[in-house]
Amino acid sequence: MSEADRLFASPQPPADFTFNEDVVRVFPDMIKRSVPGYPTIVENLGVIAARFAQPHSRLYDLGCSLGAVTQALRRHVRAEGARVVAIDNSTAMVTRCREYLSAQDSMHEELLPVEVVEADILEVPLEPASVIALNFTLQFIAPEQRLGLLSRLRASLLPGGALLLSEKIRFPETETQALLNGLHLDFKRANGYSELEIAQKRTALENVMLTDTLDEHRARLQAAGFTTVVPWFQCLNFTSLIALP
Ligand SMILES: C[S@@+](CC[C@H](N)C(=O)[O-])C[C@H]1O[C@@H](n2cnc3c(N)ncnc32)[C@H](O)[C@@H]1O
Ligand SMILES: O=C(O)C(=O)C[C@]1(C(=O)O)C=C[C@@H](O)C=C1
Repeated sequence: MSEADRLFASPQPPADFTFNEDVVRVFPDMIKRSVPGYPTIVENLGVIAARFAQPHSRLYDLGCSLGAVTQALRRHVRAEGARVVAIDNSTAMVTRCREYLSAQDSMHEELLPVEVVEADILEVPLEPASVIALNFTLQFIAPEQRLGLLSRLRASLLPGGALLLSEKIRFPETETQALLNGLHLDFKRANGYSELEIAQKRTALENVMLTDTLDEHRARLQAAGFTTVVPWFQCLNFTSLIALP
């Protein structure tokens, strides 16, 4: 079972956030208390994917962490011969993800088969896929690599497939940005995080999690060859998009 997130509760020297074993131990609690709407997004990615999943195709969960999206795909998608490929480059995440998924395997029958791969999504070769999920992963990719990655994802999507992209976003208008950022901090406070925890996590994320505006996402997705971008969810400064080839 996952522990409560107290990672940033005591004063510590500044260091960049990484998805290491300490984070893995508390990750389900951390992400639920940090990302407004996370449980709704994850469950509905399964529901949305069911509409795009094609028989005998792959469904990718890129930056899968502990496999929350993979589990939702397996709860909702019933496409004959389809399989899920979950990829992450954190050894600690991949190890725990495999444990969670084998527990799910032992409780349910007839789930889509899943393969968990430890790899860098910027380098791993991608096979044709009907669904590709990037749930809060693109924001951790260096900005100059994002268009190249999305172009590769577009090239590997089958006709009729979909990219499901969730991200923290920022807003071009100063007042809107201040309001929604403030409300996000209120969300964290309401979930029991102290001012010290909030401040230290923010410093840790500063260099590694760089957010874009919705317009920047749209423009980049178009440049990567997606024709249609449909925002289906927003809670405060967190959004989820369906991008179609
Ligand atoms: C915020 S978490 C994703 C949460 C997860 N998708 C979920 O819904 O619970 C970001 C994940 O992306 C992974 N990641 C970041 N850069 C990556 C890369 N270049 N290749 C593979 N995984 C990457 C991290 O290790 C981390 O597990
Ligand atoms: O924006 C923040 O303050 C966050 O904590 C966000 C966020 C994310 O969106 O991935 C950052 C790191 C953790 O993985 C959990 C949540």
